[in-house]
Amino acid sequence: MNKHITVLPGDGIGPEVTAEAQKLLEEVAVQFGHTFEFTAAHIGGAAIDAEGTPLPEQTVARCKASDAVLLGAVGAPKYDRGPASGRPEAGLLGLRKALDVFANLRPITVFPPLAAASPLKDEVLTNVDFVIVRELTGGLYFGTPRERIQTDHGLEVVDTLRYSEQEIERILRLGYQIAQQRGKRLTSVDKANVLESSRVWRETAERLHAEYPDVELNHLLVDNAAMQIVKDPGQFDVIVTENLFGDILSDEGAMITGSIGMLPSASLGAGGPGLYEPVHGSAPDIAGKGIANPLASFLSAAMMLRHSFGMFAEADAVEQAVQQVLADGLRTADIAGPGDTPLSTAEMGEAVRTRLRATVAAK
Ligand SMILES: NC(=O)c1ccc[n+]([C@@H]2O[C@H](COP(=O)([O-])OP(=O)(O)OC[C@H]3O[C@@H](n4cnc5c(N)ncnc54)[C@H](O)[C@@H]3O)[C@@H](O)[C@H]2O)c1
Ligand SMILES: CC(C)[C@H](C(=O)O)[C@@H](O)C(=O)O
Ligand SMILES: [Mg+2]
Repeated sequence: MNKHITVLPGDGIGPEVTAEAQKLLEEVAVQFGHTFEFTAAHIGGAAIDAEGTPLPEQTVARCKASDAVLLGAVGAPKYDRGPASGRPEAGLLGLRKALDVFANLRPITVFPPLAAASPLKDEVLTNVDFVIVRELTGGLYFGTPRERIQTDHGLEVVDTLRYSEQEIERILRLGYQIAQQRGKRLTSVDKANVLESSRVWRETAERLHAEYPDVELNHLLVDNAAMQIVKDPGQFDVIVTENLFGDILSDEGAMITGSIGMLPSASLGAGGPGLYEPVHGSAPDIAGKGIANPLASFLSAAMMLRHSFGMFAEADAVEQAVQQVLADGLRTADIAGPGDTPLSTAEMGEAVRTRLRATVAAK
């Protein structure tokens, strides 16, 4: 197959991990007889520096014209001042909206060789395999008005949590459908004891349940959900939740896997190109050192192969290669134990490509 992939390296460790992910995809193409064409474009701080805006029109056009988008990360301390709309993060939010990728899938999978890197005890880690389905293009992130108001008694600030019923319904439907394909358990997370938007969320989940009677539905308040994810993560199959709650719970879920450097994501919409990115950020504290863990980016590439291209064997091969390097004891610094010699980002990339070649040759 011939596929066109737009690569948006972004900032900090973004270019470091996406360079390795692109090499891995190139290896997949060679091993499986595909042609992947890559076009790079600017986003985030890199786009501000090069083109004066965090999301150039040309970047959006390229992404829309491609089969899938691979993103690194955006953000750097030097852009922290000034209005939110001029920050690197605004580029990422704008892209998600422009591509209408309203569903962000964040699978929480524990690789057994990494159990020691998790802060949770082995007995709690048994059977942990769930996916967070995060609403990605609504809620507090996008609601208006959003402003600072100078009043007689000082500054007031406004952010707006706004959802249409249609936005709530489409993400809940997807949550049900994903649950139908997995363990048939859907946990809808909200704050219905306080927020009106959450009450409509809960009512909609209840109403739609009649259409998905084979799925067991339960509701959790988000504060309790945060606790349950640490206390007993094995209880979850599919968690569906609104934008901000999903952002926070997924970083919490990432730590169960051992490191935020292990958590991939797929952002999907109604038929346009999918956006694939590791859940982690630009990690300014380690940027430029060549030590970032590229595995979240590799696993995001696997999600691209599966969800956007329907290349199931190829996706499995990438995931198996990642499992193999971990089983062989190879670690980047973030997942290394006391006796391990950490690999660089490039060394980990090479190791995974080597395992990929071996996996394909063995078939
Ligand atoms: N998708 C994105 O582009 C995205 C996601 C989250 C944060 N950000 C942005 O990134 C910047 C930094 O945010 P932050 O520090 O809160 O979160 P972060 O995810 O960048 O880093 C948090 C911690 O995790 C470590 N870490 C992250 N990814 C790693 C990897 N692949 N390998 C090893 N260690 C890794 C970092 O070194 C740091 O100690 C901010 O500007 C933020 O807005 C962007
Ligand atoms: C960088 C930021 C805008 C982004 C978000 O909050 O969605 C990030 O934290 C994420 O999880 O993808
Ligand atoms: Mg986040």
